[in-house]
Amino acid sequence: MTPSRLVLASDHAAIDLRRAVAQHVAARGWEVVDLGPDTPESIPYPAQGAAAARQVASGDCALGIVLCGTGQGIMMAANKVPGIRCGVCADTFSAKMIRAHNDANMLAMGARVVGTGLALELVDAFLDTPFEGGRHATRVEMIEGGAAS
Ligand SMILES: O=C[C@H](O)[C@H](O)[C@H](O)COP(=O)(O)O
Repeated sequence: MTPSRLVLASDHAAIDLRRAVAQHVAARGWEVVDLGPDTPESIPYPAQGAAAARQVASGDCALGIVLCGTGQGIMMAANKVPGIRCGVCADTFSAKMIRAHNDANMLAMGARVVGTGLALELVDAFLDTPFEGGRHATRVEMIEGGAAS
């Protein structure tokens, strides 16, 4: 995807990884909107995930990356915001496929699951993979229209 604005957020468990991702994404030409935190006090991942998701859902940011201990909780929070398709990944195949087939607009990762090197590979896979459209577009429309429920 052509670099534009990308929002980042984490809880206390993923501050160092978020900083590494911020540096990496900025070096790729993205304007990073970093919602923190900057201090190590405990901060709830639901608020952080929702805040990042709102930036994407509003169109202020094209994509988002959210991080917590496992990536799971902040992914769940992000997906509660209408229009958000966030997948948690710990392997590069999934990081590509959530873009190619699911048109994911947010990536979640767990700082207690993946090391920094793998995380940055996941970020690259996510940013470098276009949505394939076609039959996948129909399925994404079903998610957005509530047909999945
Ligand atoms: O899904 C939730 C995340 O993994 C959180 O980062 C985790 O629950 C935080 O745990 P703790 O408060 O023990 O650091």
